[in-house]
Amino acid sequence: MPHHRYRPAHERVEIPEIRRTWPGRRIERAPLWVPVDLRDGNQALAEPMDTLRKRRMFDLLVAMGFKEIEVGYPSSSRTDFDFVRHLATSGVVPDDVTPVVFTAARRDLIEQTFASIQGMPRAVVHLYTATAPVWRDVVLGQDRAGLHALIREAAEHVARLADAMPGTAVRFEFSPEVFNCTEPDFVLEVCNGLTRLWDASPDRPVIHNLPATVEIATPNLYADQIEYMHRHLERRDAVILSVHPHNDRGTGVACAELAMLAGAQRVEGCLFGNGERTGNVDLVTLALNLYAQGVDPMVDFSDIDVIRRTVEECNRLPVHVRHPYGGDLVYTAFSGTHQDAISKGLAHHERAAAERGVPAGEAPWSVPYLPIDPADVGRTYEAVIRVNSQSGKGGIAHLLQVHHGLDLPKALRAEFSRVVQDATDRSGREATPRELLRLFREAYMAEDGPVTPASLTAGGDGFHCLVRHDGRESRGTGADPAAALAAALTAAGVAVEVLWQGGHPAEGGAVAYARCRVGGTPVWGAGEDADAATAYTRAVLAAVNRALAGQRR
Ligand SMILES: CC(=O)SCCNC(=O)CCNC(=O)[C@H](O)C(C)(C)COP(=O)(O)OP(=O)(O)OC[C@H]1O[C@@H](n2cnc3c(N)ncnc32)[C@H](O)[C@@H]1OP(=O)(O)O
Ligand SMILES: CC(C)C(=O)C(=O)O
Repeated sequence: MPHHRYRPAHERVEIPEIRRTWPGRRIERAPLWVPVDLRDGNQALAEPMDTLRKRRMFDLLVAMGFKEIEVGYPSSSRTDFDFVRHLATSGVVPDDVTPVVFTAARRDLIEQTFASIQGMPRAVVHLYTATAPVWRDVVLGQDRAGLHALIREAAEHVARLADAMPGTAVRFEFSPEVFNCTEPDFVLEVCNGLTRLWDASPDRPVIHNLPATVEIATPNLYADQIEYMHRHLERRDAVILSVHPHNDRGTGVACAELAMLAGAQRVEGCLFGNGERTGNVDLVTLALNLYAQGVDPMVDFSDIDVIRRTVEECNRLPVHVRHPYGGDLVYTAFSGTHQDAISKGLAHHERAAAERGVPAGEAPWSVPYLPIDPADVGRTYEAVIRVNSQSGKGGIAHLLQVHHGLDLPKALRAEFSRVVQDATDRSGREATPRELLRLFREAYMAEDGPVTPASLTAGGDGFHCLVRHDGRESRGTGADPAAALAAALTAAGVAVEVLWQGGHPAEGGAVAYARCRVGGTPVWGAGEDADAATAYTRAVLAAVNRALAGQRR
């Protein structure tokens, strides 16, 4: 491939020289998250949202607790304009939520933008212009001075229209689009110019939003660029430093996180990373990454599946099953050692919570392979462990226990996992808990066989058992049911030694397991019955029948 056609980032943009401090910092609080699903996300859809879908998305964002929401590009389409009017006139915007409206630096578009927010109590007007050399030269046909003048003129017009709308508390945002590919001194010159022009103050700060419109570099370079701006922006306490990473290199989340370390206070992105090309940075991942570090994300993800379904319906795009925190499979393990660790971890978590005397949902979380407790985002533990040919005894035993109340003895787990392995290898598919139970019953609880059926009665001198073997009836007596059965089998000419037996109560009765030596071969059997004693005899009988059937084969 002709890799020589592409240039490294440091040849495409000047990276500011700084003594960086961001690598030593930690993120200790959530930034202001600003979802741009209704604008940047929407403009990337094959079928942009209609009013109904926009309203659903808006309501979701409000319900999740976002306080600043970019609601559209009102001059781009009738739908966008009408939706902003709908917000302005319907009273659906809560008092603590500020809508953001987006506009290019063109007089007519700016005017239409202001027309859309008439009557809103508050709004942010977000002005943008691309500032990087390639865009200046190829797209806009402007040199630095020309472009600066164009931006300034647009910003003055924005300020004038805001002054003429006293009923609306307008704040200003500026985005030097493709900031990450723009000379640092030029961005600084433009941004500082606007800070002065808009007369930013701590009680009416301006937002400078510095996008990685198209990612071209490793996230550390973006962090350097952000730290440089953080240190050099004028009236720093009157400026909100915002970032807007895209995901062209698959490092949008890393860019945003390093940018926060470097001084970013506000992050624009989309739920589940919708947006142009590879998407905007994913706010779900960012916020829950903080959550997983013990930091309040300031957004509610307690029912992530409802959020995901709403986003899928509004965008008409699916969320990948592996998507961090929200994908269908992200709390699921198929592989044996992972399942074993999770199963042990969950049991340990329950015990630790009980020892502390707190509910499991309040106890510190440290379950292997699960970065957060699925229950915190509304997921159940049911789908955490799923079985296929990659699975092992721990996971299989876990599913039988959780779904069917079967607590298999340790030694039987290993043997049964080979049965399951055989079946899943042959089918190439997953085995559901119901299928596992069927496999277990078929393998260890076979009712049919050379010995049929056993009757068991208790008398003054112990237990009495009757078996039929090859058409002959034989009886035995013993101190316990299994001993009585063994005696009956011996009488029938079948030598049985019960090596181990155990069991537990189960729904509607009891389940018993027996390890028997039959004709020299150790073999497992299991039985279930409303009556525990009968369950034990059934387990022995099943073991015997398995052994005899095997010998006959
Ligand atoms: C990185 C981002 O996400 S930026 C946002 C991108 N979003 C969108 O484009 C979605 C909505 N856009 C639209 O509906 C339309 O593009 C409109 C209404 C804004 C403009 O439509 P049109 O007037 O038909 O222009 P068109 O779409 O072809 O855009 C190109 C023009 O915009 C100019 N332009 C691009 N960015 C800007 C800017 N920030 N300020 C002013 N003009 C700009 C280009 O130079 C070009 O002008 P030219 O025709 O004189 O060469
Ligand atoms: C103009 C900004 C905010 C943007 O959408 C981008 O750069 O991607």
